[in-house]
Amino acid sequence: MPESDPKPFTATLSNRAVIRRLFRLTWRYRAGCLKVLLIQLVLLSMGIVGLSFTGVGIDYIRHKVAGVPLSPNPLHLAPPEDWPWPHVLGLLAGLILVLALARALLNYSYFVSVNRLVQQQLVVDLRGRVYDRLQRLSFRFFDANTTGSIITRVTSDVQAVRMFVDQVLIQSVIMVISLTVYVTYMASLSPTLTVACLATTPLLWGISAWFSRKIQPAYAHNRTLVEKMVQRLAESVQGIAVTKGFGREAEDRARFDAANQACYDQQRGIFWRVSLFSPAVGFLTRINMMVLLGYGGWLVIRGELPLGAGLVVFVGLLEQFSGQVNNIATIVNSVQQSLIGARRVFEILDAPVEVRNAPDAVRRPRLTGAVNFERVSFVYQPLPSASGPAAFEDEVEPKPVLHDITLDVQAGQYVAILGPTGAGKSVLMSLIPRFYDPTAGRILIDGIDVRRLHLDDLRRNIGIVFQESFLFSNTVAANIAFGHPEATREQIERAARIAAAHEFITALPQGYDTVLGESGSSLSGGQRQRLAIARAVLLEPAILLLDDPTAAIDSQTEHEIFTALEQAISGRTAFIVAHRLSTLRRADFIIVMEAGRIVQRGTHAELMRVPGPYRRVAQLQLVDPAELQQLATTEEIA
Ligand SMILES: Nc1ncnc2c1ncn2[C@@H]1O[C@H](COP(=O)(O)OP(=O)(O)OP(=O)(O)O)[C@@H](O)[C@H]1O
Repeated sequence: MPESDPKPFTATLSNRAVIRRLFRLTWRYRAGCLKVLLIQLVLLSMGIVGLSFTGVGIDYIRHKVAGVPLSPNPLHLAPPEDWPWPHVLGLLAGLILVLALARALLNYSYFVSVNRLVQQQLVVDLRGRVYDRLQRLSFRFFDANTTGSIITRVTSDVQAVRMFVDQVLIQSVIMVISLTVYVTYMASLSPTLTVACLATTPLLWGISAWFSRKIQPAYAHNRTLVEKMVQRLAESVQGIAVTKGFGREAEDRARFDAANQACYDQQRGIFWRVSLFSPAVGFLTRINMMVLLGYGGWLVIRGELPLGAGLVVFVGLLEQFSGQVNNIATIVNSVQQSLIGARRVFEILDAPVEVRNAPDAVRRPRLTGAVNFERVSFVYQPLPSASGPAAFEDEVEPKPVLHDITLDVQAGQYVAILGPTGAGKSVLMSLIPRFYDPTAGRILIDGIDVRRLHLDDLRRNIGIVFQESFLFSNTVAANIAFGHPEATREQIERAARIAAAHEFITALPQGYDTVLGESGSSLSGGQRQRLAIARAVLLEPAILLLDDPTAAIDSQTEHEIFTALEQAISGRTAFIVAHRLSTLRRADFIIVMEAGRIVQRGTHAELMRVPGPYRRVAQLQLVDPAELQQLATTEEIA
């Protein structure tokens, strides 16, 4: 059986689990990581060699000026005694310059390599995976998560994962290698001085670990606030017409400002904490310098440490060491941000694909379109949203929206569905293409449970026109061919003619190649619906689902659309949610729904003969005096 049980969205991952996943993810890019680490290693060695040259130079000058004997250094660099001093100093200066140039080039190569690794490979791959997952997630996921939350996950949270790779992992490895090399080199110069200088380091580690734990909740809260702000923005862009129409720009602006301000205030709190932490770490590392000058100077004066290759090199190494330790503050900050972001990305990657193919899915490229509902019930079982219970938070027990529906529709029949708002008409239709799976009972097409049919075959055999159709910012032709991208221009035109769209399309500036504005904004509601009908018809589907396709358009356009629909429907099984008598009358049979149940079924003539909701609705629309008279007589008899 396919997986259709409602499952929790996904268990919240522990920090340890997120880190494990991040390591696994980084492992995929190990070649790139290794390359940048090697570059850093070479840079590190060059830095140490350059520093040693400086130290040797200073000792050489001291040797020439004050006759202090040259002492050995860990790299065994010793200028030949018989060389004239300008040659020695010139050579040392030249070598330092060459090393500096080589380091500049390598640094450039490091930045290019890191950028290629994270921005061009990791971010693009990961975004692709998240997007791919989103495409396969069920409607329940989208019911439970706001647009803002989804957008921030695909954009900034993916960047947070990148941050883990380049600003945490690579930086940490570089830090550990550098610190080891610096400490080893310092210890080879003077073990006691090394111990004295680094005495404060464990304290620094402790403070960093404590800070890291303290700051994490603030970053988590920050993601939620940013998500809310993006959601506000998305809503206000989508609802701009309503906002302007009702003159509510000021209130809308105020709502956005409040969300924006909340982000700002919270970010400022984080900023202050981080800004205090970094200098505090910096100050503690300066204590090392105090010790170095006091104790190290004393060692030089006592002749136990050379000035250049000893103390000066030590100063340089300690500077580098402190720089790396200071880096801890940045790494700690990045760790927290990246863990929060990564958790949110993994939540999407882990979200169960509830509506999926059964392992033994039946392939039926062409269905005939007989549809049977067998005791179907449906309850919206909300998923907890990934960022907390955004929707349905007040709802204790979800109510069933369809109760025990049994319905047999033969291939080619035209079924009209009538019912008040919220009766469950859309839900009933959405179960056929498996936008949701029934909570109880089953739906069969051509005698096969839809959960056993291959999803590609099922959905290719179903054409859908919603109350308001979504068009993409693409050409008219591409919008019509959305479900069948290989369609020829002839096929597209034929579908457009059936949908009565050909005429207005050819009147557009570039005809079928006219690029539509966002969501088809450059077209009227009626034109958009006709393109949607053409899109559905192009699939040559066995089943057509028309969910009140004229709900959002005027009666003249509605008339044109129904003429188009008549052609589209012929020869197919069609379910249409309709309120107009002219449409209902043409149906092979009509079902009337109320509160998730079918309360009446029959042809127009049959339903007109009995008192009930159908006849009440019909009466309101009847204009034919003869029919009204006939109805009155039936009422009297009843
Ligand atoms: N995503 C959802 N989550 C939870 N409940 C929902 C969701 N969508 C619809 N419902 C509920 O399911 C019930 C049936 O909704 P449905 O959209 O099928 O009604 P309808 O008959 O098509 O109404 P209309 O004519 O207004 O489109 C309603 O009570 C509605 O509140």
